[in-house]
Amino acid sequence: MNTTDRTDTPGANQTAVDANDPNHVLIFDTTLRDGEQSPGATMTLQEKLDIAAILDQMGVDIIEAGFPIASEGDFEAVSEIARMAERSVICGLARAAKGDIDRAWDAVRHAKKPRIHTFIGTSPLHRQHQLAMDRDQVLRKIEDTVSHARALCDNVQWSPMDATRTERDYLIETVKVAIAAGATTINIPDTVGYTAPRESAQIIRDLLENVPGLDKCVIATHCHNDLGMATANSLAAVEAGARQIECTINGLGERAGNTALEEVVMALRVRRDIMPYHTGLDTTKIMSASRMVATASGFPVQFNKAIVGKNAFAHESGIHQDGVLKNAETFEIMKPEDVGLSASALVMGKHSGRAAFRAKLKDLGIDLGDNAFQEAFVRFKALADSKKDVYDEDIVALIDDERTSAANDRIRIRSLRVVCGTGAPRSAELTLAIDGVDHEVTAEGDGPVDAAFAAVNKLVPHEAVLKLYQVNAVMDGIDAQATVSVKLEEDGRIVTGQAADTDTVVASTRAYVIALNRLTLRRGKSAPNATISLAS
Ligand SMILES: CC(=O)SCCNC(=O)CCNC(=O)[C@H](O)C(C)(C)COP(=O)(O)OP(=O)(O)OC[C@H]1O[C@@H](n2cnc3c(N)ncnc32)[C@H](O)[C@@H]1OP(=O)(O)O
Ligand SMILES: CC(C)C(=O)C(=O)O
Ligand SMILES: [Mg+2]
Repeated sequence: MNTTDRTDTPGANQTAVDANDPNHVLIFDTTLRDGEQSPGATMTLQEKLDIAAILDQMGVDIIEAGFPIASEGDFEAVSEIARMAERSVICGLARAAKGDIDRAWDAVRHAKKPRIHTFIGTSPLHRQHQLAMDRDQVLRKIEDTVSHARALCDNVQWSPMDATRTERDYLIETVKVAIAAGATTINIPDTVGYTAPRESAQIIRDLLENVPGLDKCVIATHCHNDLGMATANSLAAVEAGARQIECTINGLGERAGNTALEEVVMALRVRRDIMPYHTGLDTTKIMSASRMVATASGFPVQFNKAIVGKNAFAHESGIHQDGVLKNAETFEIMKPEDVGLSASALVMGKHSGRAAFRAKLKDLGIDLGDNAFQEAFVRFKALADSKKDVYDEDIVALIDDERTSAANDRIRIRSLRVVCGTGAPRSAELTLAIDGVDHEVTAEGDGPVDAAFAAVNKLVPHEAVLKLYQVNAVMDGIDAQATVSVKLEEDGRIVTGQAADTDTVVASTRAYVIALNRLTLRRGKSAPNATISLAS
């Protein structure tokens, strides 16, 4: 094929790998182009501008801002981002069509550092079924369109779509043509997430061995995650000589997504010992970018997602919490601060131990003596067994409740069962220990709380008036703890009781009994030997 050799004129403003720093890996973010291609992930212009701004500040080398021929909106977004970007190269995608390329150039030309990215399918499936072209026709198209792009812009990226399913000898031929036509970056896409790490590396090695001049271009790797290997495949390509990783925040992208930026960047940072490559990214902006993309795209990040998932730096098991409190490195391979989180989270739950519970109380400013601590821990475990998440507010309620129940209460609840629902009667079976002796009773009421209070009143008759009965959920959700407050008045004297439990009726009855104990205490002060009957 007759092509003009342009390998001697690399793009003047190309973000190229520094010859003095051969281990520098460029980060090409395509959240706004390939990421937005996820069904349902369409973003507004303002959201795109915000995301581009944080990528630019983070030090992303190249931002693929959109596909300008796709729509007026895409064209506008790419143009605006091009005008706004301070540091990053701004790239627009174009098919192997002069109209697409002209449109992409019109959008990116405003950038300090513009790039045109043009692509065409090269695999047999794509040639035959998508393009209806033979091998030679595709080669001619590559030559024609890459040279057209290069005449407009001195920074041109070319991609053989579905490269990993393209015959290797033909892939080599296409790359030779693209370089001769002026491409400055050669991207090798694993369009359908089909390759595996060893093959991903071998493709790059085969190209480097067989394409003269490729070593003067940047070689990029663009992986999809259909088999969950996008990160591994990208890193394998880097080990074989690729120096640009194409990725998206949160791995957003078509089907199972693209390589996740946060994964490759942190993998290179954490395992520098075995992968001596680096990026220029400010990783402390990763969490902000992740949250921004999740909100804009409407794709929440899965809890256990590497690096940016809610649980990525959270520990619930007692043994892990104990280790992390002694030295975070026991169970953490990177610092939460490195990705922009303030600290790792000790998630309190049924797997937590005393070390974490003590640390949590300290955090909450709660100081308990040894016995009170042991008792609180037992109650915390019981609560955690009945509740999925134990929040700080639950623990505060639990401690307050403990503090308000005096150790020498004369009335204690031994057991309570209520029957409620549609149809009457609502009844309660209650056993109270009064001065150490168990008493059992059954009572009915308008509802389960009324029945439980009536049962208490049968065993502990009194004339105090219930002035307040209030229920609050400590946190949202059907497993939220209820905090119940009751206020009783007798002869102008007010006593209160407060209790928390995941069962509202239990919390109510305990709060009521606490208030009655306080009433007993008051009366005891004036008549120390008074019997438990509170009836005046
Ligand atoms: C792997 C990737 O991520 S590739 C990027 C995929 N992203 C997108 O497609 C999002 C934006 N796309 C769009 O808005 C539209 O598809 C447009 C504007 C690009 C094209 O729209 P239409 O002209 O209506 O074409 P349509 O989408 O129906 O079909 C795609 C056409 O592009 C052709 N085509 C596909 N890839 C290429 C390519 N790299 N170079 C040249 N032509 C191509 C197809 O053969 C087909 O042509 P045909 O209509 O002659 O058969
Ligand atoms: C446009 C190309 C690079 C692409 O996104 C792919 O092949 O996955
Ligand atoms: Mg892609």
